[in-house]
This record gives sequence, structure tokens and C-alpha cells, in this order.
Amino acid sequence: MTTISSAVAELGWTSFFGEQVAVEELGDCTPVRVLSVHRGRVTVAGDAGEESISSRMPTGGVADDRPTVGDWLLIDRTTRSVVRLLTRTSLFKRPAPGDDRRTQLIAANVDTLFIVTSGNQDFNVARLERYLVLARETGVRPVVVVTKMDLAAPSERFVDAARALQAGLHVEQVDGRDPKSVAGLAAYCRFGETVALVGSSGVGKSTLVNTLRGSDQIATQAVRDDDGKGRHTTTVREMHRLAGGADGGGWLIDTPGMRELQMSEVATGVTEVFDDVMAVALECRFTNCSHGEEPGCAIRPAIADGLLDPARVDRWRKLDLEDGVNSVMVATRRARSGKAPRRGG
Ligand SMILES: Nc1nc2c(ncn2[C@@H]2O[C@H](COP(=O)(O)OP(=O)(O)OP(=O)(O)O)[C@@H](O)[C@H]2O)c(=O)[nH]1
Ligand SMILES: [Zn+2]
Repeated sequence: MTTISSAVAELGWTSFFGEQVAVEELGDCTPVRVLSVHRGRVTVAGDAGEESISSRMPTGGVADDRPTVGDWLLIDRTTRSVVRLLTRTSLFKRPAPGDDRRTQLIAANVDTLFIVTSGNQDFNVARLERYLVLARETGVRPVVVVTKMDLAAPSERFVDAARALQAGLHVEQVDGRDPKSVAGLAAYCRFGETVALVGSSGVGKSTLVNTLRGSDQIATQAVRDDDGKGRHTTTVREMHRLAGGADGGGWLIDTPGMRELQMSEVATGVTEVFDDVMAVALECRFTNCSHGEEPGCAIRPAIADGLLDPARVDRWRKLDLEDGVNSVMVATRRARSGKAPRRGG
């Protein structure tokens, strides 16, 4: 695709999206990024600045073919209607409450996930592991942000515990209220990059968002928006431009949906984050081994020999039960059988 404006580049346009658009299309169409979503409409930004357009898609489309925060849309330059949704680099979604067939889309095209935890009472390895699974599943780079470092003096052990969860995992310690302390996080949200936050209530997400955005932007974030019936409603913007500076200038997605995110359909991620446990479990004699009293269990001897941490195995089993990892295990065994003979099998 040909030249793209600096406004669009700043919004996070990359060659990944550029390659999805033919040069000829740009005569009639232009790309815009979704900043927020509300009843039948989306607030988007692009070459023409910000505007509210109809979120109606041209065709019935597939389930996930609806615009969500962070999405890139190709829209008609004249009618401002959606021509199509561009393929995403990542997508956060969850089952819609009360309806088992539909999914609720939460955020798209996120580059980095800040997994926020506080360095004192909240710190919980099992929860961190779940979020790491989520990051793995969505293909987003995880960064653990440990807040309230000013309160919890001997918190090095939290940081060490977090670092031990995954090779090469970035763990940053901050006082979320202090701009100087938070400045190091700018390296993860440079020009055009998009960050989202997860973490339980009270860990300091709002505080971090405000500090990252710069104190001048704290006040009001309401946008006036046409609701399509000639009325104006006030909605809350869900994608925020971060304070500039040498490294900064990225985007931060902060939506209620992201905050409430639970684990769902994470089976593949579980197998990757717990690959050490999974490798041993594949050696159990029975596919449905509960790693309790069964003969031929490989997990129990591995724990006895000190090869596996029993607490980690416990956490894995809990996730296993919740997320139906068993089906993945069965598939993995099936794929392996015939390829490599199993030890002692
Ligand atoms: N001392 C200290 N206090 C902090 C820090 N970060 C947040 N706080 C305080 O912790 C409390 C909770 O912070 P919030 O930012 O509201 O937490 P949250 O994660 O947004 O919580 P929810 O909105 O419930 O999801 C507030 O009183 C903050 O001032 C920190 O790094 N150090
Ligand atoms: Zn077993």
C-alpha cells in the first residue's frame, strides 16, 4: 500500500494492516481505528480526526466480525460506512453473559498486556499464571507490573517468584502514583504501540492509567457522541493516548470488559505455560489419570523425586479442571502416538 499519513501511523498502523489493503482501494476508502464502541456506533480516529460512525458491517459476517476497541476498519471516504474489518494481530474476548453462543469482544490489536499486581496483599502466583496463560493464548507480550513497591519493603521475593514463572518474563516494580517510577513502562508503549491492563480490583490499575496518561489528562475523558437518533449522549472513551516524551506516545486500552476478564478457552495457553508438567503427564499410563492413586502415574514419582513442584502441579490441575485441558492432552497424545515411542508405555 502507498504512503500512509503520520496520523494513521501514530494510531498504530503497521505493515501488517497495510498488506491487507490494495492501493486501488485507497481511492474510495480510508483506514480508521476504533476508540470506543456503543449502541450501534463506534468512535473512530483516522486521517480526518475523530468521528462517530455507524458500526453496521456490510454483510452478516461471522461471529467475531464486529468492531471492538482497537480494531482497524476500512471505511468509505464519502458515506463513512464500514467497508470491512481488517484482520487483527490479537483479540481479547469472553463468553457473553447469559448467552452461551455469543462471545463478547473486548479489545483487539493489543501489543502488550500489563499484568498488574500489588507488591503486598494481592500478590498471588496462581493468578499471575492465569494471566500469563491468557497472554499466551491471545499472542500478546506479557509484562508483570508490581505496584505499591513503596509500601512493601522486602518485596524482592515477589519479583523473584514472578520472574520464575516464565523464562525471559519482564517484571517491573513501580509506585503507580509516581510519574518518575512509572516512566520505565514507557518502553513498552512506544509510538503507535497498544497496551492493555488486567489485574484484580484495588491493585492500582486506575492509578497507573492516570500516571501513564500524564496528570493533565486525568480530568474528564467523556466524548460527546451522536446516538444515531439525533440525540447526544456522553460516553467514556476506552482507548487513551499516552503522554509523549522520547519513548512514549503509545495507546492504552482501558475498558470495563478488560478489567473483568476471566479465563476462558485457554487450553492451548495452559499447555504452553505448564509445558514442564504437561510433558510428565503425557507419560501417565491412563489418558484420564487423575494423578492420584492410579498405577503408572508419572506425576507422583516426579514430585517425589523433586522434579516437579507439588504446588505448581496443584495449580495446573485446578486450571486443567476448569478449562478442559484434558481434551488437549488427548489430542496431544494422539498426535504423538506413532511418531515417537513413549518411555515405559
Ligand atoms: N502507596 C501506593 N498506593 C497505591 C499505588 N497504586 C495504587 N495505590 C492506591 O491503591 C488504591 C487502589 O488503587 P486503584 O488505582 O483505584 O486500583 P484499581 O486496580 O484501579 O481498582 P479497581 O478500580 O477496583 O479495579 C488507591 O487508594 C491508590 O491510591 C502505589 O504504587 N503505591
Ligand atoms: Zn498421573
